[in-house]
Amino acid sequence: MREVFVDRDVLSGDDEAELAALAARVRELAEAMTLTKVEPAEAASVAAEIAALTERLKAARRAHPPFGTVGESGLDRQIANPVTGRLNPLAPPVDIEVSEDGIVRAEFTLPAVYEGPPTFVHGGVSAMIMDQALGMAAAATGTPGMTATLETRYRRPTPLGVPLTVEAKASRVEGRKIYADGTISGPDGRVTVEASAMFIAPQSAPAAS
Ligand SMILES: CCCCCCCCCCCC(=O)SCCNC(=O)CCNC(=O)[C@H](O)C(C)(C)COP(=O)(O)OP(=O)(O)OC[C@H]1O[C@@H](n2cnc3c(N)ncnc32)[C@H](O)[C@@H]1OP(=O)(O)O
Repeated sequence: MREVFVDRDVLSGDDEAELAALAARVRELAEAMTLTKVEPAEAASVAAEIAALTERLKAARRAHPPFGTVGESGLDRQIANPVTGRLNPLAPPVDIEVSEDGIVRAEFTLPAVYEGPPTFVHGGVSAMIMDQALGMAAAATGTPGMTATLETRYRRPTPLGVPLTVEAKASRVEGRKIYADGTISGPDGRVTVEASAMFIAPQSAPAAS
């Protein structure tokens, strides 16, 4: 476990900002690609240009995704995380805040690349966002852990393209086990997804930096 958290480049604020801007453009590219109606020849031409751009990025390659500098919460270092990572084009990203009382909350909107049933969010995407929010709620107790169980209850479809809210809070800590519950709700406040998870703190705690 420990080695997961070491030997990472830690980016300066300026480097992180430039790469976050690049990731935002790639995110826009993915959305445009998913919805494009261009002719096959144009698609092939664009694919060749993108392949060339990919080679430019691969010219300087890290062994692992980098971390950001530690913020006030101490939980926002994984800037390439697939849920919250501004440097990860696959992340929406969801900008999660942790309050002093341990409540984790974010407002976010999911575009068409996350579609499962037509016009609705894929259930696996909802589970991924819940896993992250619940994990951060667990970590806010002071004992971060690995997800051991994650139960999702899909109460109604989660709509794409409208503001959603995720909330989570740890309910109890029993030794190495941390339990947390949370929800995703739509703009009308109605809960679409409920989730409960149990995290297990590793035998040797993750390094702090
Ligand atoms: C720093 C910034 C962070 C910032 C916060 C970041 C939030 C990130 C959120 C995302 C987190 C993830 O997705 S993590 C990725 C997904 N999860 C994983 O890949 C986990 C894979 N599994 C494992 O690595 C392992 O199985 C662990 C660590 C979960 C547990 O292994 P272990 O540590 O050896 O556990 P072990 O001693 O055998 O058991 C301890 C107790 O837990 C129970 N137990 C063990 N596993 C399970 C299980 N899956 N389900 C139920 N119960 C279990 C045992 O029965 C025992 O109960 P008793 O006899 O004591 O009663």
